[in-house]
Amino acid sequence: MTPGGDAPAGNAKRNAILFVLLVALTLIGMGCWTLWKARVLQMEEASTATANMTKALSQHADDTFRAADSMLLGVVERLEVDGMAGVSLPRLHNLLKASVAQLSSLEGMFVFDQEGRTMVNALSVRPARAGNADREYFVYHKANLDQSAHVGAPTESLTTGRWVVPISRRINHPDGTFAGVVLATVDMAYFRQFHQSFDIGANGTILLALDDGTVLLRRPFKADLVGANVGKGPVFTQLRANGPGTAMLQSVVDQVVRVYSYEHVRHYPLVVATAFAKDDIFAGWQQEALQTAAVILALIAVLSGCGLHLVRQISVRERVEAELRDAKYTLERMNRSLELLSLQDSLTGLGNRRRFDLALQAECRHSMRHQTPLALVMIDVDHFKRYNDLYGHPAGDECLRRIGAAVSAARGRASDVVARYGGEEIAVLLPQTQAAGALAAAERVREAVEAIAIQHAGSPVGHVTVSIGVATLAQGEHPDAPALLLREADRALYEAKAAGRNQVRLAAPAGRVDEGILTADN
Ligand SMILES: Nc1nc2c(ncn2[C@@H]2O[C@H](COP(=O)(O)OP(=O)(O)OP(=O)(O)O)[C@@H](O)[C@H]2O)c(=O)[nH]1
Repeated sequence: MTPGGDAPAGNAKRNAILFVLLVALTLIGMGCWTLWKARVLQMEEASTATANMTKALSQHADDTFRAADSMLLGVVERLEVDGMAGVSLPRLHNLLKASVAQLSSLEGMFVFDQEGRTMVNALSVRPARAGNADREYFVYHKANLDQSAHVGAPTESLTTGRWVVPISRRINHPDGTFAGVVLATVDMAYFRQFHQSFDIGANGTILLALDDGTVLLRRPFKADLVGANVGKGPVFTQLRANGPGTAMLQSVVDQVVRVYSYEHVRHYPLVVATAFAKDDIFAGWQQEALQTAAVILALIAVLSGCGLHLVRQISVRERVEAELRDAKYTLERMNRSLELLSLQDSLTGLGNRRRFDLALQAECRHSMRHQTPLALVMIDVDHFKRYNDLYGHPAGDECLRRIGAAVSAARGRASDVVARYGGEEIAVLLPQTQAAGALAAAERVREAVEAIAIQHAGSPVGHVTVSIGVATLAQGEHPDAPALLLREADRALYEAKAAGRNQVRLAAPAGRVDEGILTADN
């Protein structure tokens, strides 16, 4: 694992995925919202259209029955004023005939006396039966003093065989007793034709019924539905509970769900309901929804493709960056190793001459800039030529290795630099160290070498010893401090050799005239 995180690349990938998801969700959200708005609008339009249609049909039914009723009123008024006996039947017949001819909605008009016998018949055909005393409207008027119009259940006309709805009024004698009934039959074909002119879609419906739910006419027309009662259906339930209105309901007749508008006809006990089927209303919307969904899916597919491409690009970039980081790390490690190798002595493992030179330059600069002490200890193996001659060069190498280890172990501070200066010479650079400290360190080194007691038959003392020269840098500026320090340490080392070896000598601080001497014995 290489240093340096993968976090930025990982974040970029996650952000790209999040971005694609966000845009996709936004597209879906906008699509749903648009479709929902379109659906609500469609529903509102259908509700408005069905409500308007219901109003128009209700007004039409009201006008139609009102026209028939006004004819009835005229006849009643004439019969009640002139009296049933005094009226001219031919004139009345002509009047009724003219009325039926004038109103295309009327099938016929009739006057019945108090026994139910036909007094006047506006139709040219004779009625199939003579008496009408058992008919519902006759029974109703005979029993009720109420002089308002009465609308009855639809019947198949006995005279014409057509579906008609009877509207009738009671005729009174001057004393208020029952004198008979005047009847107009409204032709349902007239309504059927009118209803046919409205566009209600493939599955819409139009209903004209009595207040109690008795069907007068329904589109689509079904003969067996005429006269049936749908009063327990949802339209009448809603109408009874909440009055006129618009609602989505399921038909009791054909189970189709529709948007119904329903209301009472203003002056007569009739109800009009019109409806558009839900499937018809939303057919266009469903088409639009499918198209919108297809477009959104296509957009999401394109977006996902782009997102995938982006994520792949990020992955590639991430991999390349990781490889580059690996390569950089490996390179840096190799450089560090090379640097270490280039500064290390291969025989002893101590710093090499280059390491020493670099450290000497740096420490001299630091010492002069900060006016801090600096000491150099130069160590040279005594009679080493003889050692090589006596034990061989490989043994000499091993001896140098052991001495290097001993010097390194005797080092007082981590900041002290121990390096093989060359041949059998080892140098120790002691930053921040005065002469006394340097002398003590040098003495520790000398004792450490003696302590490992490498046998040396060519030495006067019988084992390997070292001579050490110590020099310190005087305070102040020195144009060539490293050379000066080296020269002084060498001089002190030469003096240690000259004085009999296995001892430490201190040169006067480099750059000063006086110097001190320290031997192994003091
Ligand atoms: N085995 C071995 N010998 C080395 C190495 N470097 C230097 N020498 C030998 O160390 C010896 C140093 O000899 P000299 O300079 O005459 O000094 P010395 O014999 O130690 O005598 P004094 O320094 O006067 O005590 C030489 O024979 C070098 O060949 C090394 O890396 N390995």
